[in-house]
Amino acid sequence: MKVLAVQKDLLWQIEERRKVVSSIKSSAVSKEWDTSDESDNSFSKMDQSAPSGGLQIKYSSSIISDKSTNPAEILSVNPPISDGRKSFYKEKRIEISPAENSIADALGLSREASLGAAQSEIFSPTISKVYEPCGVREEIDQDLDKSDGEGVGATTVEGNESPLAGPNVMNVILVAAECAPWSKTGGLGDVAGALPKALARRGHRVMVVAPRYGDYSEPQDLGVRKRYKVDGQDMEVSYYHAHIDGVDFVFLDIADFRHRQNDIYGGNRVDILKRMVLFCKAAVEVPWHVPCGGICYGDGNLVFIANDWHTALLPVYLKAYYRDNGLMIYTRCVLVIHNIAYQGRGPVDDFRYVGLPGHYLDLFKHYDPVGGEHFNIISAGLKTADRVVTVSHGYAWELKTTEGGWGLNGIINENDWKFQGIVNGIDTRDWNPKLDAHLKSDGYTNYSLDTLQTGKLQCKAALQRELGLPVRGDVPVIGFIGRLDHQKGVDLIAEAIPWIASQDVQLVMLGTGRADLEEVLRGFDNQYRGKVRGWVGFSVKMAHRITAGADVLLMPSRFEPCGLNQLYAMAYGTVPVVHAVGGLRDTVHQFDPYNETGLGWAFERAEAGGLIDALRNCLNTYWNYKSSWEGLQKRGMTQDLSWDNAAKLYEEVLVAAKYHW
Ligand SMILES: Nc1ncnc2c1ncn2[C@@H]1O[C@H](COP(=O)(O)OP(=O)(O)O[C@H]2O[C@H](CO)[C@@H](O)[C@H](O)[C@H]2O)[C@@H](O)[C@H]1O
Repeated sequence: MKVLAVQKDLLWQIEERRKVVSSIKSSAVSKEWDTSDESDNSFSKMDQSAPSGGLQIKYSSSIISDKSTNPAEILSVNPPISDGRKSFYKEKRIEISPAENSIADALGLSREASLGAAQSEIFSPTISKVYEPCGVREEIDQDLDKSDGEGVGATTVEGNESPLAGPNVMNVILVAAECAPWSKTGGLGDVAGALPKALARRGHRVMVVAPRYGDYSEPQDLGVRKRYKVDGQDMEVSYYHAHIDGVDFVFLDIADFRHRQNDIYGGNRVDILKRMVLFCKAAVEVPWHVPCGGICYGDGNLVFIANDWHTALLPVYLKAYYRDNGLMIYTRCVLVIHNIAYQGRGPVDDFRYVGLPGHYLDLFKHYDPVGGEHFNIISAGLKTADRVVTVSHGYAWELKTTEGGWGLNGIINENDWKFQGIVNGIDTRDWNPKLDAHLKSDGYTNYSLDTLQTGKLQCKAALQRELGLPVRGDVPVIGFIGRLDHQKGVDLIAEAIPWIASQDVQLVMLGTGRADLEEVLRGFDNQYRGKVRGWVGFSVKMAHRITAGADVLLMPSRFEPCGLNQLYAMAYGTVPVVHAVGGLRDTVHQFDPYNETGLGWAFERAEAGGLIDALRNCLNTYWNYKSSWEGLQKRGMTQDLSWDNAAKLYEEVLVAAKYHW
């Protein structure tokens, strides 16, 4: 009953939000920030005043003309103000803090009406807690004329009248250290580029926040500047924005991230930790500071999606800086684990870099037999996130075991109530043999199920030519694409290579990573010339071309949270041979020759023998059972692998997080 009542109330709030926005758009409301106290905005001042009680945060802001009719000016929300807020208000002026916005949003009131509520008991008891603010000082030189209005209310406000998400439409901000096509080292980049679009298609207002590593062509400087303190140093952040495929892509431009395109996770442990601290501090405030299409997201009806340890500080900051102080109380954070092997570990002393009071240390302190007592960011993220998702059911199960949990199985089991697996989808526009931009030149061709046999043969010939392999249609081409590390099982291929090379096959491997494994690839290239091609490098174009031109994709991963390459392969009629683990077990169902079912071959143990057996059966089918082979290809290609299914499941998680108190 209580849940129904809350849901009804929220439906009403959404309707009210629509009304508020449209009434604001049609009438100019005068708002002005009092900037008389700008000199008080330095971080040191705030620090000094904090112990006296109250959230001692004062921000300067641009003065907005009374005559303004620009919705960006009117709705641009601002950071929290102090508990002495009354002195900020002047007659006929309306100042709105994010907390007050939340209250307005939640109560379905106009911003003006919310002020009363904000100052009443809803707000006061919590704001009296003291906390060091995250934001330091803001210098807005915002050229509001730059706002082009694109995306304004495209989904939640007044765009699609009947979004797929129905009454559950939300503001969603996915935060990730990489986002394809702008930045990508692996599958996380693909997910950050594609899941948000699928959520937007369901009617949510969706933003992606990622670092700006290079000079990207589409995103424009919004003119917003903020400063955040990390390890005692003031760091400036500026914000670039592009609205693409219904999603607001916001890139944070920060000196330490620039030109790291090819070295996203590079530098020493402390360097990368400090970069991620800054990124998360800034990201959590993006909904207040960054007007997308003229309107900030605000913090009501908002869910963040954080990804992996790099952004696992986001739910921690949301709690420590805001929710524990009665701010952003309607904002939620879902943490997605793409790979638990990377945790953000360090000595306990690393805690000093995250800028939190001592009583939050326990969130980070973790003990496991390998590291002893240490500082662990993902552990803090797991504890503070409202919901935790991982990228397949198989991996969700594995994470709860001693073998698969990498020391965090205890915490995951304790938080089982908020934990679940959702299998990744694929971007069916980027990874579609019919549309693939990388198959339009150099002899490659686009193809579909109808033209599979001729199209794939042509791509295979083009691939063989491009890689200097004998051009032969009858020889099966086996592909491997991936980061070269222990996870991906390159050592198993190395063990099996004498057998592989003894067969009438060609093997094409593309990857970068561990220097010793790069050497292994180069070694294959030299030793099995004309048969094996080991390409050391990161090439999206080559990855697409191998996926199209190969007959078989090999993924002997020792562990694989989901795996995208096997999904791409199946969409291209390329048959996967995988180690049955994590997401590979979920997505590659074993071929059954008696019933002509299944999608590929999955071997049970991460051993060269298992790999060879699976590959032997696969090649036998390729050579001797053409119609079975075509059946495998067809079943792979006709699956619905799109993000749409996964997005619906994510939406359920977001809704569960939203209603959880
Ligand atoms: N040398 C190279 N050149 C060009 N492209 C290359 C490349 N090496 C890898 N890629 C590309 O990077 C992506 C790799 O994605 P995966 O999901 O297979 O692995 P990853 O381990 O990075 O991701 C983690 O996150 C994802 C997303 O959740 C999970 O699927 C996965 O199991 C988990 O380990 C693919 O798009 C692939 O084509």
